[in-house]
Amino acid sequence: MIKLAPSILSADFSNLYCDINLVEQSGADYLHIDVMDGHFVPNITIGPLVVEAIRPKSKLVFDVHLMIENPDMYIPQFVKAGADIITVHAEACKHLSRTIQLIKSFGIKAAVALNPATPLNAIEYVLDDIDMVLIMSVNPGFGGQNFINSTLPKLRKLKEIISDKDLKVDIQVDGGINLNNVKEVVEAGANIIVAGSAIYGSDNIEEAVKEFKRIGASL
Ligand SMILES: O=C(CO)[C@@H](O)[C@H](O)COP(=O)(O)O
Ligand SMILES: [Fe+2]
Repeated sequence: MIKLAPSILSADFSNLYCDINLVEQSGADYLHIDVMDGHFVPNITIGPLVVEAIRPKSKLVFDVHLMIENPDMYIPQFVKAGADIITVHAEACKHLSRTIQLIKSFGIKAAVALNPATPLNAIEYVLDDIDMVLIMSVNPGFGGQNFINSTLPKLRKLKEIISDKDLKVDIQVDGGINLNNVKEVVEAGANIIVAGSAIYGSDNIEEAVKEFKRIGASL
Protein backbone atom coordinates (compact mmCIF):
# COMPACT_ATOMS: atom_id res chain seq x y z
CA MET A 1 0.00 0.00 0.00
CA ILE A 2 1.40 3.39 -1.01
CA LYS A 3 1.41 6.02 1.72
CA LEU A 4 1.12 9.74 1.09
CA ALA A 5 2.98 12.31 3.18
CA PRO A 6 1.96 15.89 2.34
CA SER A 7 4.76 18.32 3.17
CA ILE A 8 3.59 21.34 5.15
CA LEU A 9 6.54 23.32 3.82
CA SER A 10 4.18 24.45 1.04
CA ALA A 11 1.16 24.97 3.32
CA ASP A 12 -0.22 28.36 4.29
CA PHE A 13 1.58 28.96 7.61
CA SER A 14 -0.99 31.58 8.58
CA ASN A 15 -3.62 28.87 8.31
CA LEU A 16 -1.64 25.80 9.28
CA TYR A 17 -4.31 23.98 11.28
CA CYS A 18 -6.82 24.19 8.40
CA ASP A 19 -4.22 23.04 5.88
CA ILE A 20 -3.30 20.04 8.03
CA ASN A 21 -6.93 19.18 8.65
CA LEU A 22 -7.70 19.33 4.94
CA VAL A 23 -5.08 16.73 3.97
CA GLU A 24 -5.99 14.55 6.94
CA GLN A 25 -9.69 14.49 6.03
CA SER A 26 -8.80 13.75 2.39
CA GLY A 27 -6.90 10.55 3.20
CA ALA A 28 -3.25 11.51 3.76
CA ASP A 29 -1.27 9.01 5.83
CA TYR A 30 1.66 10.99 7.21
CA LEU A 31 2.35 14.65 7.83
CA HIS A 32 5.81 15.49 6.48
CA ILE A 33 7.46 18.21 8.55
CA ASP A 34 10.58 19.79 7.05
CA VAL A 35 12.99 21.15 9.65
CA MET A 36 15.77 23.36 8.27
CA ASP A 37 18.49 25.16 10.21
CA GLY A 38 20.07 27.62 7.75
CA HIS A 39 23.37 25.67 7.98
CA PHE A 40 22.87 22.21 6.53
CA VAL A 41 20.53 23.82 4.01
CA PRO A 42 20.16 27.50 3.09
CA ASN A 43 16.72 27.95 4.63
CA ILE A 44 15.15 28.10 8.08
CA THR A 45 11.74 26.58 8.78
CA ILE A 46 9.96 24.80 11.60
CA GLY A 47 11.21 24.01 15.13
CA PRO A 48 9.99 21.76 17.93
CA LEU A 49 7.59 24.39 19.29
CA VAL A 50 5.52 24.28 16.10
CA VAL A 51 5.52 20.47 16.11
CA GLU A 52 4.34 20.50 19.72
CA ALA A 53 1.59 23.01 18.91
CA ILE A 54 0.15 21.02 16.01
CA ARG A 55 0.51 17.58 17.65
CA PRO A 56 -2.81 17.63 19.55
CA LYS A 57 -4.62 18.84 16.41
CA SER A 58 -3.85 15.83 14.21
CA LYS A 59 -3.83 12.03 14.32
CA LEU A 60 -1.53 11.75 11.29
CA VAL A 61 1.86 10.09 11.65
CA PHE A 62 4.31 12.95 12.24
CA ASP A 63 7.18 12.35 9.85
CA VAL A 64 9.92 14.79 10.84
CA HIS A 65 12.61 15.37 8.22
CA LEU A 66 15.61 16.97 9.91
CA MET A 67 17.76 18.96 7.50
CA ILE A 68 20.01 20.19 10.27
CA GLU A 69 23.58 19.87 11.43
CA ASN A 70 24.26 18.15 14.72
CA PRO A 71 20.84 16.46 14.84
CA ASP A 72 21.67 14.57 18.08
CA MET A 73 21.33 17.82 19.97
CA TYR A 74 17.70 18.34 18.88
CA ILE A 75 16.31 14.80 18.52
CA PRO A 76 15.07 14.64 22.17
CA GLN A 77 13.13 17.90 21.68
CA PHE A 78 11.42 16.64 18.51
CA VAL A 79 10.53 13.36 20.23
CA LYS A 80 9.02 15.27 23.16
CA ALA A 81 7.13 17.48 20.70
CA GLY A 82 5.44 14.40 19.21
CA ALA A 83 7.47 13.04 16.27
CA ASP A 84 6.58 9.47 15.24
CA ILE A 85 9.40 9.12 12.71
CA ILE A 86 12.64 11.09 12.70
CA THR A 87 14.76 11.23 9.56
CA VAL A 88 18.35 12.44 9.68
CA HIS A 89 20.64 13.09 6.75
CA ALA A 90 23.62 10.75 6.40
CA GLU A 91 25.59 13.82 5.24
CA ALA A 92 24.87 15.63 8.53
CA CYS A 93 25.80 12.82 10.94
CA LYS A 94 29.35 12.30 12.20
CA HIS A 95 28.32 9.03 13.86
CA LEU A 96 25.28 7.86 11.91
CA SER A 97 24.88 4.58 13.77
CA ARG A 98 24.91 6.38 17.14
CA THR A 99 22.29 8.87 15.93
CA ILE A 100 20.03 6.01 14.78
CA GLN A 101 20.43 4.35 18.18
CA LEU A 102 19.51 7.62 19.85
CA ILE A 103 16.28 7.96 17.85
CA LYS A 104 15.33 4.34 18.50
CA SER A 105 16.05 4.66 22.21
CA PHE A 106 12.90 6.80 22.39
CA GLY A 107 10.78 4.00 20.88
CA ILE A 108 10.03 5.82 17.62
CA LYS A 109 10.98 5.02 14.02
CA ALA A 110 14.39 6.02 12.65
CA ALA A 111 15.09 6.92 9.03
CA VAL A 112 18.08 8.10 7.04
CA ALA A 113 17.94 10.52 4.11
CA LEU A 114 20.38 10.69 1.22
CA ASN A 115 20.91 13.75 -0.96
CA PRO A 116 20.72 13.21 -4.74
CA ALA A 117 24.54 13.00 -5.08
CA THR A 118 25.08 10.70 -2.08
CA PRO A 119 25.58 7.06 -3.05
CA LEU A 120 23.54 4.24 -1.54
CA ASN A 121 26.60 2.74 0.13
CA ALA A 122 26.37 5.54 2.74
CA ILE A 123 23.63 3.46 4.41
CA GLU A 124 24.95 -0.03 3.63
CA TYR A 125 25.97 -0.80 7.20
CA VAL A 126 22.93 0.70 8.92
CA LEU A 127 20.19 -0.64 6.66
CA ASP A 128 19.37 -3.45 9.11
CA ASP A 129 18.84 -0.91 11.89
CA ILE A 130 16.48 1.58 10.28
CA ASP A 131 12.78 1.71 9.45
CA MET A 132 12.93 3.88 6.35
CA VAL A 133 15.30 5.33 3.77
CA LEU A 134 14.45 8.75 2.39
CA ILE A 135 15.76 9.27 -1.11
CA MET A 136 15.92 12.98 -1.91
CA SER A 137 14.86 13.67 -5.47
CA VAL A 138 15.81 17.37 -5.22
CA ASN A 139 18.63 19.06 -3.36
CA PRO A 140 17.18 19.78 0.07
CA GLY A 141 16.24 23.28 1.20
CA PHE A 142 13.20 24.36 -0.77
CA GLY A 143 9.83 23.18 -2.04
CA GLY A 144 8.74 23.47 -5.65
CA GLN A 145 11.94 22.23 -7.35
CA ASN A 146 12.11 19.87 -10.32
CA PHE A 147 12.47 16.12 -9.82
CA ILE A 148 16.03 14.88 -10.52
CA ASN A 149 15.81 11.91 -12.87
CA SER A 150 18.89 10.04 -11.62
CA THR A 151 16.71 9.26 -8.56
CA LEU A 152 14.89 6.55 -10.53
CA PRO A 153 17.83 4.13 -11.05
CA LYS A 154 18.89 4.85 -7.46
CA LEU A 155 15.44 3.79 -6.24
CA ARG A 156 15.48 0.62 -8.31
CA LYS A 157 18.87 -0.31 -6.86
CA LEU A 158 17.74 0.38 -3.29
CA LYS A 159 14.59 -1.67 -3.76
CA GLU A 160 16.72 -4.56 -5.04
CA ILE A 161 19.10 -4.36 -2.05
CA ILE A 162 16.20 -4.32 0.42
CA SER A 163 14.46 -7.25 -1.29
CA ASP A 164 17.69 -9.27 -1.51
CA LYS A 165 18.28 -8.81 2.21
CA ASP A 166 14.59 -9.52 2.90
CA LEU A 167 14.30 -6.38 5.04
CA LYS A 168 11.16 -4.47 6.00
CA VAL A 169 12.48 -1.00 5.27
CA ASP A 170 10.22 1.64 3.76
CA ILE A 171 11.41 3.68 0.80
CA GLN A 172 10.32 7.30 0.90
CA VAL A 173 10.96 9.77 -1.90
CA ASP A 174 10.92 13.52 -1.43
CA GLY A 175 11.10 16.40 -3.88
CA GLY A 176 9.46 17.35 -7.15
CA ILE A 177 6.82 14.62 -7.08
CA ASN A 178 3.53 15.43 -8.77
CA LEU A 179 0.55 13.65 -10.31
CA ASN A 180 2.41 13.21 -13.59
CA ASN A 181 5.53 11.48 -12.28
CA VAL A 182 4.32 9.67 -9.15
CA LYS A 183 3.56 6.46 -11.05
CA GLU A 184 7.17 6.22 -12.26
CA VAL A 185 8.48 6.88 -8.74
CA VAL A 186 6.31 4.14 -7.23
CA GLU A 187 7.16 1.71 -10.01
CA ALA A 188 10.86 2.34 -9.33
CA GLY A 189 10.38 1.20 -5.72
CA ALA A 190 9.00 3.97 -3.49
CA ASN A 191 6.19 3.14 -1.06
CA ILE A 192 5.96 6.48 0.75
CA ILE A 193 5.52 9.61 -1.33
CA VAL A 194 6.19 13.12 -0.07
CA ALA A 195 4.49 15.92 -1.97
CA GLY A 196 4.46 19.59 -1.03
CA SER A 197 3.75 22.01 -3.86
CA ALA A 198 1.79 19.42 -5.88
CA ILE A 199 -0.70 19.29 -3.00
CA TYR A 200 -0.64 22.68 -1.32
CA GLY A 201 -0.02 24.56 -4.58
CA SER A 202 -2.98 22.89 -6.22
CA ASP A 203 -6.31 24.69 -6.74
CA ASN A 204 -8.06 21.83 -4.99
CA ILE A 205 -6.00 20.40 -2.13
CA GLU A 206 -8.52 17.69 -1.23
CA GLU A 207 -8.78 16.48 -4.81
CA ALA A 208 -4.98 16.43 -5.18
CA VAL A 209 -4.62 14.19 -2.09
CA LYS A 210 -7.36 11.89 -3.34
CA GLU A 211 -5.80 11.66 -6.81
CA PHE A 212 -2.36 10.79 -5.36
CA LYS A 213 -4.03 8.08 -3.27
CA ARG A 214 -6.02 6.80 -6.27
CA ILE A 215 -2.88 6.48 -8.39
CA GLY A 216 -1.04 4.77 -5.51
CA ALA A 217 -3.86 2.27 -5.02
CA SER A 218 -3.98 1.44 -8.73
CA LEU A 219 -0.34 0.30 -8.90
O1 LIG B 1 12.50 18.26 2.16
C1 LIG B 1 12.02 18.92 1.27
C2 LIG B 1 12.79 19.99 0.59
O2 LIG B 1 14.05 20.05 1.12
C3 LIG B 1 10.67 18.56 0.82
O3 LIG B 1 9.95 17.82 1.76
C4 LIG B 1 9.81 19.58 0.12
O4 LIG B 1 8.87 20.16 0.98
C5 LIG B 1 9.09 18.92 -1.00
O5 LIG B 1 8.39 19.88 -1.71
P1 LIG B 1 7.95 19.63 -3.25
O6 LIG B 1 9.21 19.38 -4.02
O7 LIG B 1 7.05 18.43 -3.22
O8 LIG B 1 7.27 20.89 -3.60
FE1 LIG C 1 11.29 16.80 3.25
